Amino acid sequence: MTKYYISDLSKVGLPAASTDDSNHNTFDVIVVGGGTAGCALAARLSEDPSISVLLLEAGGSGTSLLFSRIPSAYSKLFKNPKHVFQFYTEPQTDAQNEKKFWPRALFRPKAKMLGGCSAINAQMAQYGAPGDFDEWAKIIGDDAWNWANFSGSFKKFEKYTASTSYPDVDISVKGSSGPVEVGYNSYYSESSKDFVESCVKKGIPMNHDFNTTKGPNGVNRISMWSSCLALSGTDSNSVRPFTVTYINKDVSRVSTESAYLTPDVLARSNLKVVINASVTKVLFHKSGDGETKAVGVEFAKDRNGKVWRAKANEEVVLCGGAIHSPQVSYPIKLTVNRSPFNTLQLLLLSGVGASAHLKEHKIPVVHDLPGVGQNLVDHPVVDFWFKDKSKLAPSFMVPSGPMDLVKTIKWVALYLLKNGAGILGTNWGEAASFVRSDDPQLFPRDEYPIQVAKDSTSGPTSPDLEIFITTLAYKKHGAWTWGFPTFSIHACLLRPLSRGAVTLKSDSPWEHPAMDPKYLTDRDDVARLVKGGRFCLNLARTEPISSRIDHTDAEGLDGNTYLKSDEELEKIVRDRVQTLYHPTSTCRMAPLAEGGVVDSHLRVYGIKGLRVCDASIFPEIVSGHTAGASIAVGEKGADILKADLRPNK
Ligand SMILES: Cc1cc2nc3c(=O)[nH]c(=O)nc-3n(C[C@H](O)[C@H](O)[C@H](O)COP(=O)(O)OP(=O)(O)OC[C@H]3O[C@@H](n4cnc5c(N)ncnc54)[C@H](O)[C@@H]3O)c2cc1C
Repeated sequence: MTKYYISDLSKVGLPAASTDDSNHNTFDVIVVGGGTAGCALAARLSEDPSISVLLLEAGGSGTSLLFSRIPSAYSKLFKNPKHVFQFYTEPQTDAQNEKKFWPRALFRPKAKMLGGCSAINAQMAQYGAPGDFDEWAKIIGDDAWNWANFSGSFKKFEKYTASTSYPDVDISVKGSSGPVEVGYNSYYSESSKDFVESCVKKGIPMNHDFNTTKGPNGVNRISMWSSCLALSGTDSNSVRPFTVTYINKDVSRVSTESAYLTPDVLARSNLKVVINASVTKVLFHKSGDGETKAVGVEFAKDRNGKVWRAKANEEVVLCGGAIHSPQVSYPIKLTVNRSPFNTLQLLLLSGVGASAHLKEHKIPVVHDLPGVGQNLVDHPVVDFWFKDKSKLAPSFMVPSGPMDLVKTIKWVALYLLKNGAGILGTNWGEAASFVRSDDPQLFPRDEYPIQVAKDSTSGPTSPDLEIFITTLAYKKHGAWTWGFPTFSIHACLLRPLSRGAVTLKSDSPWEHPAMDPKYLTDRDDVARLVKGGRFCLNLARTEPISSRIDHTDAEGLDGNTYLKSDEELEKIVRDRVQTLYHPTSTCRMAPLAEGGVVDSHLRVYGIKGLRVCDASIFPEIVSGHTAGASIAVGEKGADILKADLRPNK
């Protein structure tokens, strides 16, 4: 695929300082960031041959990387700065004041490649709850974003192929002709099967498809939308995984690069996809009547590379993700020249954001927009580790000696030669359940005495906790494991109330911004995670998974942690809390008066020709995994732009 991409920046840009006014660097729309949403947006927009599109991506191709394609191997990329941005959060004062990494040291999963995080994520295709999107529509005051309407964008990207193995999935509600294949991974571990059976025993009803409109199903004793992705029966021979993943028939990851940037799309004369092109600035033009318009961007290969510029006739769309989109918006140059690309005198380093913050970094203010970078929210997760009595856990995948490497090579060969066969086909997060922490059946007061003050869900049928299993227990985001079989059960807080921010550390686009998610600053977040943690521990003592676990309290594992008090559990929560890699909402789609950055057409308030289209626009974080909604935002963004730019088509 790499052959279709442009890596010579002079092919689409002019030197930043040049006074050349030729048009080879002029496009109708410039998309900044070829990630999860960006690839979808650029591909859909360029379906209209009258719209010329330039897509600038900081990294290279994700599909060319074997570790991205093999479902289980993505974490092997985390250490490579060429493919993954290396971020740290600010110290988290409510999480034992530890420096929490986002991604953490030696382990940095914020993708820098085409496909973005869809190229390195765990592929779990659960999109959130219908109530989330009804809440979005209410916040922004536009029904186009409610579930009834926005669900069309999910269906549009989806390609689900019906299978007799999954007769309970209602295929009439699934997309069947979109570019993004969703299906089932080839590998499903024994521990995940046991997890699902134990969830059912605990009272979580089965849910054969997380992504439908239906609310609590059947005799469901819990009030939630998505209950448990589960098995078709309790007989383990009939167990089937129900975790839908972004996967194709060859058991290869489906990213938005592989799905949308196909050879026929890349052959379009009105689409240019450029790799290794980091946008360093958005360029603005201020007209005589005081209107500020985005008119182009500057970009470079790296910090020391030559700086180029391209012109946008109509729109610049930021798709850099929830960390980079606000960062790119901050340090922008304002051209006050009336013909910006004739003499292009970039007179003022300027910015869009809170004026006080911009002034702190001596960045003159283009537009005072206090919401930029604010409202950072992420899903915090706490892991519980168990020793698996079986010999099945794939500990060799975090090699501790030559024998492990030999095993890995054997499995890679099997995967490559036998159509994705074997354990490398696991996406790690094979099974999950979604629950409400206020469900009295699942969380009876005598077992779960800790008090939660506020309902943070998006509606009565939406969950606030996810309980999921990974086939291997690990620390350091997968870089370390015990030298014997293990697995983890995790409690993830789906609707945190704590809010943080992305702010600048300097005016340099090459310096990472400060990310402060402020984990656990809201007391309810701690209480919910204590409840979720205790649920994980109780689940671990429920058959059949209980029999799989060595319950001695050895080697820092959690076989006996259920004996701990809530106070002790709270300490564990604060010690272990980590990111589930779902930052959102830093350029929120919300009314200006409520800290919004974009309106319902994704237009940045107060600036013409500048939009944002990625997970940063989520008005609130979804109660689930964030890739699906990011792709759907890309789809919807394209529909909106096409209609706004070519209203008569
Ligand atoms: C390890 C991991 C596991 C995850 N697991 C799941 C999961 O199982 N299921 C799920 O639904 N979600 C999962 N997620 C979350 C999900 O993948 C993300 O929320 C989603 O992909 C974000 O999409 P985005 O378009 O907002 O940003 P991204 O996909 O991050 O795209 C941003 C793109 O912009 C580029 N870029 C940034 N700055 C610039 C610049 N200045 N110039 C040019 N290009 C730039 C980046 O290189 C990147 O390609 C996971 C994420 C990670 C990291």
